[in-house]
Amino acid sequence: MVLEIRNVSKNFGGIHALKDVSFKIQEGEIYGLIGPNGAGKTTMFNLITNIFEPTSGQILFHDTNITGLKSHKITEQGICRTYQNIRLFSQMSALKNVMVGGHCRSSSGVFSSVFRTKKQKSEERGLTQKAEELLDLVGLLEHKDTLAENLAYGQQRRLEIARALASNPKLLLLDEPAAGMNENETDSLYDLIKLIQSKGVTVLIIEHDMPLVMKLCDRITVLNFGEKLAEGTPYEIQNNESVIEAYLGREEDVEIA
Ligand SMILES: Nc1ncnc2c1ncn2[C@@H]1O[C@H](COP(=O)(O)OP(=O)(O)OP(=O)(O)O)[C@@H](O)[C@H]1O
Repeated sequence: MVLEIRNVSKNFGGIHALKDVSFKIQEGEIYGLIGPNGAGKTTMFNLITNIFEPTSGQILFHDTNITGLKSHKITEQGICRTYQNIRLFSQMSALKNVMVGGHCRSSSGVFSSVFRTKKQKSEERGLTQKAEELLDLVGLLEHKDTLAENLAYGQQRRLEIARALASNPKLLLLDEPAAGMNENETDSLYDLIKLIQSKGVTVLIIEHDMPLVMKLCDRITVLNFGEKLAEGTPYEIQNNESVIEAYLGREEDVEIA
């Protein structure tokens, strides 16, 4: 098991953002986390990466309890994420943005960063090469010197993914990666996530684009008002009465079938 969410709850004052939620993600899966606005999806990501600690429950990564572990330790263990709102360094090139993502895994200490030792220089070369490979993977190598702010929206979202991959995650958390994308961009995002899966990375994705979710995911958990409403394959989810009601009940313009 890559990730196990065990009876996790999170309260913010009087708000029960998550109530006793459990699910397990197997190695190599693309796992979807869906639900209406405010259902608790991003809160779940924030608990997995320990931006907040759960009020109760446990989070296990490869059978080890990581609940409450510092965020950078969680990254070191192999969990990386992207954010709902793009968080790039807008004035840095695409290449530098990816290299920043790789720095948390570099081993040089304080002295080498002051004096730029041989070790650091060779590490820097390694990081550049790795960043170029990742830009190639996400289809942005030709834009490596472009400032992040000058990239098209879909390209910025792909750059975020490359940056998250720079720390060699075993589990990649994607928070609404298709938000704001046009159909072509969404199609190539699908190909990219499949490619990432084929490289052995397990993916947990929050997404509102239902056709994409249903095509992409191996299994899905549906959250509603902080509770787990259903879990299953895309086919099972699309045919689940409570899921259909939860979406239609809020009169959202979401087609799940
Ligand atoms: N830091 C916080 N402080 C107080 N309340 C919060 C905080 N973060 C989330 N919440 C509340 O928790 C609930 C779940 O929010 P969350 O952002 O996890 O939902 P979501 O499913 O990701 O929604 P969306 O699809 O709109 O992004 C909401 O009621 C939200 O207002």
